[in-house]
Amino acid sequence: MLNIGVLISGGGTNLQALIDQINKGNINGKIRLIVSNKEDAYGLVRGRLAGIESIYIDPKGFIDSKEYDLKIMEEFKKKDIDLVVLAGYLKILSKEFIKNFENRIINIHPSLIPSFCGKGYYGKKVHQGVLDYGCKYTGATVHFVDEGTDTGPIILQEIVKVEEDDTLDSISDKVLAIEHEILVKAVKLFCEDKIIIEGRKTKIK
Ligand SMILES: Nc1nc2c(c(=O)[nH]1)N[C@@H](CN(C=O)c1ccc(C(=O)N[C@@H](CCC(=O)O)C(=O)O)cc1)CN2
Ligand SMILES: NCC(=O)N[C@@H]1O[C@H](COP(=O)([O-])[O-])[C@@H](O)[C@H]1O
Repeated sequence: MLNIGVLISGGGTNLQALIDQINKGNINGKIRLIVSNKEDAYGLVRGRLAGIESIYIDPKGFIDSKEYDLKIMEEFKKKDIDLVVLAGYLKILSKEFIKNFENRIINIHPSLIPSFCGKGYYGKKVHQGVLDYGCKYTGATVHFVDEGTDTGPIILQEIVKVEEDDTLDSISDKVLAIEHEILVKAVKLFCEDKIIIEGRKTKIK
């Protein structure tokens, strides 16, 4: 059983999807620690309600992102974390963190990468870009995390039709629903060692 560490910044519905599937016995992993960079992240409440150690680490207490990430790495080392899941985490991870958890960091992004991703594209900003562009489809992507932003090997993607009467909120809701599905599926596959990385591509055993 793998030890999972989860990083969050907000409401934590993706975290909740993971908690629920783990509690149902559908994932061969256990969330050992949840860390948020935002004190008011409701995901911390979700973790505590699930009996999972959930902590806020204030970025203002550190001189830069590298030092902040070293603190998170220290906490994850104490829990012998095997897999890091970014579930709505809005800080860009340092190269030190990436090197320490190479090919063991999974992120969920609310678009079909490589569209509407990278610095500045997070949360509803992504869906606003989709609406403004007039896209007929959007979706979500689960990928491994590397030193770039949203540039790591893609694990899973799922599409969502954009209807003419869709709004920012309706698109966000539709995409979030499939985010929960593909994030859970990707973590399950990783815990079963079924993801093969070949350069910047992946294959599922
Ligand atoms: N090294 C990496 N770190 C992170 C990645 C990644 O792919 N490589 N993914 C992000 C998650 N993410 C998209 O999936 C993402 C998060 C945040 C941003 C962004 O532009 N953030 C703003 C600050 C937002 C805030 O603090 O409110 C910024 O950095 O200026 C883009 C993409 C997680 N980390
Ligand atoms: N680029 C990163 C990004 O935009 N992440 C997005 O933040 C939301 C977090 O929701 P949640 O806190 O309810 O899981 C999710 O839509 C996730 O894809």
